[in-house]
Amino acid sequence: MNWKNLDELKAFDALKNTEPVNVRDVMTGSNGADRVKNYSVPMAEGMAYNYAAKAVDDKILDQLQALADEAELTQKYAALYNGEVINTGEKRLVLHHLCRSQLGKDVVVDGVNKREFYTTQQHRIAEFANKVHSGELTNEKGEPYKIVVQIGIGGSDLGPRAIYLALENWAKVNNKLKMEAKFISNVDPDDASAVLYGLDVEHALFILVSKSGTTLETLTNGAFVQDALKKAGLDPAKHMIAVTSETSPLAKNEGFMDAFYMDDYIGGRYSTSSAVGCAVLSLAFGPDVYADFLNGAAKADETAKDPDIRKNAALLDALIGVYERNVLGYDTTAVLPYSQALSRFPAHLQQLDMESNGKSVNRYGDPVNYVTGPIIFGEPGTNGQHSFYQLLHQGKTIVPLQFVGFKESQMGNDVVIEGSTSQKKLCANVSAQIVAFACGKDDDNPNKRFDGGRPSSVIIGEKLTPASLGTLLAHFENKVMYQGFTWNINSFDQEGVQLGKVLAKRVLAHDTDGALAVYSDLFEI
Ligand SMILES: O=P(O)(O)OC[C@H]1O[C@](O)(CO)[C@@H](O)[C@@H]1O
Repeated sequence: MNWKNLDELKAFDALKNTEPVNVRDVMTGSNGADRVKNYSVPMAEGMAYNYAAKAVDDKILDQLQALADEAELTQKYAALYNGEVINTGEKRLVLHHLCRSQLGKDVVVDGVNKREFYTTQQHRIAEFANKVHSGELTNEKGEPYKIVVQIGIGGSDLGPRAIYLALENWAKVNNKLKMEAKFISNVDPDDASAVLYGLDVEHALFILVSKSGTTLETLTNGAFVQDALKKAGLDPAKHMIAVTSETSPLAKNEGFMDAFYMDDYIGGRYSTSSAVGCAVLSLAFGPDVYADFLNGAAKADETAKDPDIRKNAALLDALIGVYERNVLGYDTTAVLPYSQALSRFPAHLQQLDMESNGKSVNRYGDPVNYVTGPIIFGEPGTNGQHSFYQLLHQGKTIVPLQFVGFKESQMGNDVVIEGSTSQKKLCANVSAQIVAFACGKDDDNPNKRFDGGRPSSVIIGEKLTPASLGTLLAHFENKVMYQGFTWNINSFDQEGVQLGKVLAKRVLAHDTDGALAVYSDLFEI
């Protein structure tokens, strides 16, 4: 396999020297209508990735295909799920795909078949959740647990929280909500206090989630909750379970009713498919719903194997992103789900993308001479329209946009006002925004002029369900992976978050000097 930097690839040179496409020109008129019909890749679960409003044409697509082939991107994906050491920084395998699929060979490490290991944990969690739901497992008084609270941060919070919120209302109307879930992540005492305030702790089950078992915020919040349980006269061990790695200090610890495991081959931001997401989501919705979610993800993993970029949405999305970043020079991407249920999905993608691809050295530790991961931000539409879209439409910075929208609402409750339902209004806004960004509008008054030429893609689905959500999550995971491969960086470590943690510990130990000492004084630490 060739692991070359992007600027060593011939196809990248060719791409840089190709006439760019003016989105406004190609999207205006009948040509635009044809593009919307033709520039679409089917995704799993009846979804589609439409890239008509991106700055690409058939010639650029051919060159992106040449880039994918020369960089051996799908071969690298196969190497990843077949158990090669892809995380070069930490010398680890990268196995989150094995949590949800039958891809590739069996990967055996130190005599452990990893697929079996992850599946066993899923079965253990399913059994545990079923016992909680049936009332076989109860609190000290023999009463059922009614609410589940996840304590974790970063990848041990964002993905599971985003997925829970995305399915909470779907579960309510489909009679699938077994237990309401809440989340504590920030070491700010107001976060834990707000969740605990008025909480029926007697009937609460807390999941302490930390792969390392050493994260300051999570251990602090765990102790905060244990303290609250003791003050309520309850035995913390009857109210807490752990999700961690088998080697962590939280494993085999008497302070917990039970413990479920993931391992070092599952990166935090990729851990929603592991025990990290499995526990809270199976308790909240039941193991069957979680299995549907994993199946949706597995289908996306399967389509991500296709070497043809016109059939592989994750690969194409990744390559268009690289083209925008390294040839067109755009440094940001906005994720704009037109679905209130996806309110925390952009926050999850922020970690997924920026923690994975915010790197300056290649997978061997040598500096790269080109830009890598973009800045990611986003908010659900239409709320974003009334907030930051002004800059997106008329600002001096061009921000590529990634829309997501569904034809049907999740809850099915709607009303016709002035001839249309709210869902139709929502979808009308996505269509309108894509065209407004692409085609713009001339006006004699410069203040009212829209230049257009602002690229976007849209993922369109029928309805946000557990399976389509799984597909969506895996799409972005695979996109980020493919971009990392193209940039020849290691998307699976995160050394950049360490320095701040080390300095914070020094502040707390009063081991400071220089600016750190003065800042500590300002906060009276
Ligand atoms: O699960 P843990 O080990 O507590 O780590 C939490 C998070 O901290 C990070 O290491 C970043 O600080 C993330 O990558 C990870 O998801």
